[in-house]
Amino acid sequence: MNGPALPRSLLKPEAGTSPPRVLALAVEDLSLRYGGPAQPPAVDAVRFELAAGEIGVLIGPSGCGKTSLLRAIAGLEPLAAGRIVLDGRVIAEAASRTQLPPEQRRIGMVFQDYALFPHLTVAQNIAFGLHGRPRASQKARVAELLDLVGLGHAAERAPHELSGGQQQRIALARALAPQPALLLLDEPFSSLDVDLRERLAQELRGILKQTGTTALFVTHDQLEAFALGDVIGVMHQGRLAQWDSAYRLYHRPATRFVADFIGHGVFTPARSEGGPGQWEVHTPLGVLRDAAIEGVCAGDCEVLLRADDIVHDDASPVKACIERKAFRGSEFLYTLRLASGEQVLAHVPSHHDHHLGEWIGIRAEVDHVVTFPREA
Ligand SMILES: Nc1ncnc2c1ncn2[C@@H]1O[C@H](COP(=O)(O)OP(=O)(O)OP(=O)(O)O)[C@@H](O)[C@H]1O
Repeated sequence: MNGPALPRSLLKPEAGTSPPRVLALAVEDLSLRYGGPAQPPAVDAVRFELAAGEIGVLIGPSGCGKTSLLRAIAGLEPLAAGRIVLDGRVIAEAASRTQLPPEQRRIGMVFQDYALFPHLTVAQNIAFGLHGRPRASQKARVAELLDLVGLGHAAERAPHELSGGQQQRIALARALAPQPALLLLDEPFSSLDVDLRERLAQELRGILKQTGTTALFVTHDQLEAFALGDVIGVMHQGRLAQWDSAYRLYHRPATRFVADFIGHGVFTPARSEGGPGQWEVHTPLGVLRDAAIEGVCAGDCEVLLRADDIVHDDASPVKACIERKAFRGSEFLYTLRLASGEQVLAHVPSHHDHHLGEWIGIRAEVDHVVTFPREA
């Protein structure tokens, strides 16, 4: 299922005093195939939009089509169907065989391997996309970008004299120098260690917001996606399963795949009764209610129970046996088995250090009730 389409030329202003959000990128029913028509498409009827200055992130399991989609937007792969519009200009359209070459799209790219020119200095690398500008203007822009990425002192150094994180900052500065209409980033931090990745993701968001850059970022790391994205697309087998905020992906997943891919949780047999505004979902942990429940699955169904929906409570009449436990610093992730046989997960503060096989009291505290059809 694709995410909701936003209005064509002008996106709705957010509540409050923020200015109107102008549409920058529209990807319309884009499909891409590597083999003949008998082959399944690598990207299948994907549709989403990005407002100017917005950061979109694509996540999904290996082989779901993230890189292929990015390459199609960059102009490195032809479209089998659909259209791409950037700043009001059609840059690719299957029906009319329009395919603007990459260098005419005003799109910057940052890849996993920094792809810096080894024989050029840092400053020359950043100036690479500024050919044709007067020298003084080039120099000023390079200095501005070096400052932006915090590497003003490294202008005359060779790329190999810099650390991985510093090289990736230079690659970012080089891509931003010509002020692209859109910046595409394909797993730019995946070869760096975890601590550095987290820091760079925060830095990157700051830089993109400071420069008002519209960006689309590919990662398989959920935390990186949540830290960076204004809006996140979950891809599955070439399709965009949901295009939404991190909050809604977690609390209102549109499909079972998204529910399973984002966060920890289980699907438990349940039964929905009632009607609009008064649904009651009967579960082995009691009755769940949520006035804002969306797309409820009436009758026999399965309900999503996240690990943070289950609260350890000694006073609760519902007991569960601890089958597994994983220490996560401030909390344990307990895998629990109810007497009725269902398995649930629970995040429990780590000072509640119970033994495997022990029965503990639990209750469900579910703010967002999400149901799916019961699987055979
Ligand atoms: N050049 C190619 N020729 C043929 N098939 C390809 C080519 N590139 C990718 N594919 C196939 O297209 C599908 C999508 O691949 P893609 O690289 O876009 O996925 P991805 O989500 O970026 O994966 P990963 O996270 O592993 O990089 C996969 O089935 C892949 O095998």
